[in-house]
Amino acid sequence: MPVLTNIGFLATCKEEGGQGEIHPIKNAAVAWEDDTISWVGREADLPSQYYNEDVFDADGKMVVPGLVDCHTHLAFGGWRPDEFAMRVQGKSYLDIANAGGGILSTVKETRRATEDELYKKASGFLKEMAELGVTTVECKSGYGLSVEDELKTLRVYKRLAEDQPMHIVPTFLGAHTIPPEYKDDRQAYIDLVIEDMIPEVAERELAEFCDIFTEESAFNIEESRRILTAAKAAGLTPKLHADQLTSCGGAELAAEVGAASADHLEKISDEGIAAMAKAGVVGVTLPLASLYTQEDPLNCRKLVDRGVEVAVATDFNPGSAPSYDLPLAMMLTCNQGRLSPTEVLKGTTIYAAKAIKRERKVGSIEKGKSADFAIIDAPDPDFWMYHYKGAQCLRSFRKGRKLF
Ligand SMILES: N=CN[C@@H](CCC(=O)O)C(=O)O
Ligand SMILES: [Zn+2]
Repeated sequence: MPVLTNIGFLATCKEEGGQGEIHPIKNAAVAWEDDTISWVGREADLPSQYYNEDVFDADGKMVVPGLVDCHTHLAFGGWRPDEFAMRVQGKSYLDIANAGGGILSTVKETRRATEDELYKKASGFLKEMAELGVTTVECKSGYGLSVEDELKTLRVYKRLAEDQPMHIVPTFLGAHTIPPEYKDDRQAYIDLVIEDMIPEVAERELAEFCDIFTEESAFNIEESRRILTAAKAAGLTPKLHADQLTSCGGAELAAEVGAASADHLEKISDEGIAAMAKAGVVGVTLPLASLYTQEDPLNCRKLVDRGVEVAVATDFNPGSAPSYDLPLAMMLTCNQGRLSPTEVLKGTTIYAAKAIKRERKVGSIEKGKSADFAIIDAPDPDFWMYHYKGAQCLRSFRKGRKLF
């Protein structure tokens, strides 16, 4: 039975205790059988049966649960560096979208790409994410926006889940924006999402969640409510891109429909915070997106102090967040979101797992959970996020096997 010993600081990240309580154990060991954790505690208490030849040495470093990136748009065609250059010179994300760029330019490239091309590109990203300590990735569609191209993207995620050494959680995002061929008949596109896409996705079991971009410039509250209600009836759990650019009631809707999470939230209202806290909707902060769109970052402190559990993710996509560096998003959440490093760590482990309904399987180091961990070259979370640098993950395990 494999065992990881000589752990200087083990952040177990059990769920109870609130945002900042990571339940650490010093001088710890973790053992597992097959893909499941079987023992966690102080190394001095390790039962003798675990002293065998299958021993990994953490060299006195910190060990954390395999990180969970609970919001990405992993599979897409092309890139948009030209828009980045325009934004830093003063053009807004919305101006660029209104001029036909933004999401729609990636839709064009994604439709053009074959399933194999998308698969190959996305699997390259996953390899590099693994090197950062990430072991679970939520992946959205949303750059196909036709039945065929949405299914193509979701099939890529299905293949990645089967072939890649990473937990993959697929989300359908057909309501990302209105595609060009429906620009004069948005109602017809909404009907297509509800009557064709959602039933196909649900029947083929290609996604567990249905996300939507709720924004006046994308889908308004009434449209979002209709789509998410239909998705829920088909067995998909709602998620929302909410209150990113304007305060339009997205967080309140997330609470109303029982969403697993509401993400972005830079412009959330006080009523929205209260509604999410009451309904137990996880708030997902995406600091890379605020940074790259030159928007004010979300004040996560306000959410946590009012009882919302906050997760942290990259939002990796070719437009608003072209980086999958989750530790970078963590450091930004400390500096700009005003959370402490331990609060942030909880946000990329057990709370991130909650945002994708995987909290029973991943996100903490506890008996019965998937044996997913990362060895980090730091003595504790404070030092890790304070002395941010590349290559801090020394090794990672997923389902008890070396991932990186
Ligand atoms: N806000 C909507 N969707 C993405 C951006 C997608 C894109 O710009 O391509 C986001 O989460 O930021
Ligand atoms: Zn997103």
